[in-house]
Amino acid sequence: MRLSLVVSCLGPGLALLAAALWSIWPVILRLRRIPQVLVYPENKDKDALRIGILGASFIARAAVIHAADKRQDVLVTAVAARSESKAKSYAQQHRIPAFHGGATAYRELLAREDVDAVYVGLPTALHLEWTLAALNAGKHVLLEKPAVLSAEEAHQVVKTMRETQLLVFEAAHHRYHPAARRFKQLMTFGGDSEMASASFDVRFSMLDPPSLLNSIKDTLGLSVSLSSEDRRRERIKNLDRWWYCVDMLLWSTGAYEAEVVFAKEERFSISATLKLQLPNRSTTATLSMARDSWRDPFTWSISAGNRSSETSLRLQNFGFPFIWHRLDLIRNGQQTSEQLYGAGETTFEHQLGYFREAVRRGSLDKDASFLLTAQTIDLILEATGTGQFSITRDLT
Ligand SMILES: NC(=O)C1=CN([C@@H]2O[C@H](COP(=O)(O)OP(=O)(O)OC[C@H]3O[C@@H](n4cnc5c(N)ncnc54)[C@H](OP(=O)(O)O)[C@@H]3O)[C@@H](O)[C@H]2O)C=CC1
Ligand SMILES: O=C1OC[C@@H](O)[C@H](O)[C@H]1O
Repeated sequence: MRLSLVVSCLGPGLALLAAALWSIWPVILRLRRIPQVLVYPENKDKDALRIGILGASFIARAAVIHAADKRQDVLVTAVAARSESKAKSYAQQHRIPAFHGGATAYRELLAREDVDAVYVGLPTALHLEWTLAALNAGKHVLLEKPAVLSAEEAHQVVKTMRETQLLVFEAAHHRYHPAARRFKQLMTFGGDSEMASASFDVRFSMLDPPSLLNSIKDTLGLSVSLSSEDRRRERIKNLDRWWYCVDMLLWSTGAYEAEVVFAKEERFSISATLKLQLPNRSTTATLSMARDSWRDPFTWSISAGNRSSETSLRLQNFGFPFIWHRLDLIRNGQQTSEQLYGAGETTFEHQLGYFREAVRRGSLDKDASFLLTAQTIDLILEATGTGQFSITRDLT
């Protein structure tokens, strides 16, 4: 009896294991191809951009430290953390020459002369305070996404950028990968004729256990009560997910205006429809995230389609394309696929190169696109009742 139980479990178990290996194998292969060639500090350019890091965070490793290690023209000179021991061990571990720890550490880092630019990879609620402090201390800023919590905060950042003539560069890392750039380029192929009236679909869904639990309770008719702290966290989480959808859409279509015509929240999954004003056209896009769905555990895609000319374009995994991505183009019924890994560089490595270049050029306005993104997300959050104003309304 026991043996038959083991045998009957073994088959499905092995099948599951094989399926898991099958799906992670391409990811392992790809990660192995990310080159690890380091440029030692003594070999960096004399005028390399000197970056100071606020917060000994996990994300700073990928976004700045490992990316700078591979570049000739960027150098990490200092790190600051709220605890002395953490600052010290982080600096030692990553060969960062200077560190500051304790309550005044962030301010001390901003006062350093060997820091040209600051990386703000703090929780989003602290971005405004430390970005303004960095600008006022005379530093350019590489600011983690989402740059700000609201359009109101975005306005304050833009105002201080203009006053100080310093750059704030939102870390929209996906934009700088060749796959995203190719998507944007293909959007304009054939002039305006084919993609002029395309409509868009952008999705970022990720299985989210707390949301899933709440949605199960909701389905069972059990009341789901969220404390005000839960709601605050939920709003930041939603903001984060919307940010990827909205940013990719606005950037890749070159939109300079976005009107939210409809947004609704269905239990814990959310969708929104945007009407975009583009340079030569007006189009609509549907954005969605399904955080509580087993059927759609992970999707990070943008699609553009024109039914009348049977043309469509789709980029899968635009968020972390260096791990895996796929760009499909269907034209006159014919499908072609592209994968653009280059030498395997991460989105963060590409981004750091663009940041370096933006500082060199002193380009300010072009990179303040976070204002439109923040305004658009505000509208969606407001319409779904998760924004500042706790009302649910259909904006049609
Ligand atoms: N581009 C990407 O792929 C990703 C980007 N992000 C973005 O990075 C930013 C940081 O994200 P997240 O992972 O949530 O941040 P963490 O919780 O990891 O915090 C980052 C750092 O902030 C510092 N910090 C300062 N004050 C506080 C505080 N009151 N509470 C907590 N930490 C504090 C801490 O540094 P210390 O104690 O050393 O001073 C900490 O290491 C967000 O804007 C997020 O959206 C996040 C993940 C991935
Ligand atoms: O930037 C991010 O990328 C990965 C996601 O898991 C995370 O929510 C987000 O902050």
